[in-house]
Amino acid sequence: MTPILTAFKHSPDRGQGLARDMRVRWALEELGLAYDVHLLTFEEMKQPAHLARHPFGQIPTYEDGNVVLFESGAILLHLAEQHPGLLPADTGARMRAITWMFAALNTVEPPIVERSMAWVLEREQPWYAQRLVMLDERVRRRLSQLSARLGDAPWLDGDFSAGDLLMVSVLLRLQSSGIVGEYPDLAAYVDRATARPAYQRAFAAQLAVFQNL
Ligand SMILES: N[C@@H](CCC(=O)N[C@@H](CSCc1ccc([N+](=O)[O-])cc1)C(=O)NCC(=O)O)C(=O)O
Repeated sequence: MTPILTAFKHSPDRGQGLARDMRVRWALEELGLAYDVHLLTFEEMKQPAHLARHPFGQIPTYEDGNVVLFESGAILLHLAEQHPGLLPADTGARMRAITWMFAALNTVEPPIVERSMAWVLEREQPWYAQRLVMLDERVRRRLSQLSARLGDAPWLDGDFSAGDLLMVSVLLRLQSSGIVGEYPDLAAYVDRATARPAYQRAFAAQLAVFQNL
């Protein structure tokens, strides 16, 4: 039975890779796994059928036989545990890669999402410009710390892992801000990851959804 990934039928970015099904598509492509996509409208995401998959009525979800998962990080961990290629076999290295998955989602992503949502929801407010200064400072603090750790290494800890996949997915949310470009080693890191054939295939597959509709 082919696994099923849920994704947006209509996405604000029209398939530019920001919706979080992208990171699951990328992982599936890195692992060479086939998958089907079930596209949902915003309305369908809030219906009982989908709420049974995802208590918060969001995408992505991942169904494979009797496994029905939500949370992109959990889906990636499941895939990486089930198939070799995104987590090292060595116990210590494996836990360090999983640590970077958590760091991407719990430490680096929050200020980036807060900055992104402020633009969507607050940019008309009189105090937005002042708030943006603080939001940018929080993002730059995390990126400078990440940059200091990465240095000129190709990946965060040894070979490319699910930790890098999630970290780059998080950094891509900053694409339109230009902030990643202020850290040349992070910009090179993102370019290195998005040059991977698996990323290119995943991006093309998500974009195709919005070219055919
Ligand atoms: N923590 C969850 C978060 C899932 C999530 O945020 N899903 C979003 C889509 S990805 C977030 C997203 C959507 C669109 C863009 N974009 O730029 O177009 C960027 C990011 C969603 O379903 N939103 C609808 C809702 O909450 O009702 C995970 O990692 O899976």
